[in-house]
Amino acid sequence: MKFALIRERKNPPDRRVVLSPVQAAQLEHAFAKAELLIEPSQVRIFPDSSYTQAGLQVAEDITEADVMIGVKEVPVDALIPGKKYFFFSHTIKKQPYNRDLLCAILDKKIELYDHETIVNESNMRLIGFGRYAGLVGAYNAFRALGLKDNLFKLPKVDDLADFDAVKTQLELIRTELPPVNIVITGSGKVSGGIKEILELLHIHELTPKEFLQLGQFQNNQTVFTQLDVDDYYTRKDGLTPTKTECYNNPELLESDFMKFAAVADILITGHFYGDGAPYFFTREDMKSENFNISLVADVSCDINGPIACTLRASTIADPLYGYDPSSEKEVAFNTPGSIAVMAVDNLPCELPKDASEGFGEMFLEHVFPAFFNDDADGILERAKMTTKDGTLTERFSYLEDYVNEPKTRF
Ligand SMILES: NC(=O)c1ccc[n+]([C@@H]2O[C@H](COP(=O)([O-])OP(=O)(O)OC[C@H]3O[C@@H](n4cnc5c(N)ncnc54)[C@H](O)[C@@H]3O)[C@@H](O)[C@H]2O)c1
Repeated sequence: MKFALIRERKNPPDRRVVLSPVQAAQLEHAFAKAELLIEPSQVRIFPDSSYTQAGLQVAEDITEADVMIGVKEVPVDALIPGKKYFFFSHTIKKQPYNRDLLCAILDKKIELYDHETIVNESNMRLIGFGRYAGLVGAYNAFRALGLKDNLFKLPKVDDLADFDAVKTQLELIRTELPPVNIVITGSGKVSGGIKEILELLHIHELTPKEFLQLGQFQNNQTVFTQLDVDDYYTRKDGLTPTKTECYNNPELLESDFMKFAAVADILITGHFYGDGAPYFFTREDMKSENFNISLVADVSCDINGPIACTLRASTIADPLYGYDPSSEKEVAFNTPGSIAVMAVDNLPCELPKDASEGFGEMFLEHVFPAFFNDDADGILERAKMTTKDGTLTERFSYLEDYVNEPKTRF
């Protein structure tokens, strides 16, 4: 079986890759029948020479490979018909901007395996960059705090070599943190990354109940609490929802977040927001005297949705903006009375080396073995979105109306 690590072609350039040179060499050692080609790249975090030095073949012509492996969407004209492809296609939620891409994949009779669709039997995602989004998002929250209140100046993660350098910077500001109350949301990979940063800063964790009691007295240490779905949602009928209801029955729910917003200074999000679920807080809620949050690092980053001040995604180059609750408009991030917002939607790109290595580990563990054990765990079968006959698989048949909308078809 011949695999190719393809070059990223999207703009802005993405430096991540699915296997580091060391991991690429491991693949060929682990599976005697695996061969790997590396398509050259000027932007990849690991230079072509590092793959050559690891004993791999760097080749401009990769057409002989059966399986093409990348990170971001592949432009339509670079898709080679009849191949298997792995990349993030951003089509499973019927994203309008990638409809033509999925149509082209069907027309070119490509078998698409989206990284997001690689799940175990319980439908839990097995690979992703979430941890790195959490790490960078939480760091960016403290960077914003330092800039907003003139406390300290942290460099951008993008300007640091790797996660070890990030840890060194955090150590420098650890004792300079003011006594702020931090809320984090979610319980998945992103929130795991956020928590790692808070733990590196030795920030004390409280239960949601203990956190709410802070409202009654002056707190003199930096603390955080982690909220899961059943903490920030309640049932309209006053009963406590189960987690399953929170995921599957959004019509039963209403937000219970404002009691936390009254106590928190900083919000760092890592939740998944399900379609039709209540908003955490609205623009009206943000006008309330009880809304105490002055800084939001919205890693979840749903635009004009559950976190009302996230008006747009921001960029690695310019990560911060401000939200003025009275005018409901964007202002400079350090405008007095405004809420500073960090809503970068490609955070893992700021840690390309660590993110690539972490992703590679998961890919080596969960995906490559499936090619050599007849897909014993059903990984490939569940992940496959399109077939070599140009049709959607059963699991993704709900995309039929999306790809058949009248408009361009390749
Ligand atoms: N800003 C960025 O660069 C960036 C990068 C990666 C991920 N993200 C976003 O962060 C969010 C979390 O990602 P993750 O990797 O931690 O996901 P995850 O799958 O690891 O965790 C999601 C959590 O949400 C829960 N959940 C699942 N379905 C839910 C539903 N319908 N309603 C409420 N909760 C539900 C899960 O139990 C889990 O605890 C996602 O919205 C993702 O798009 C942002």
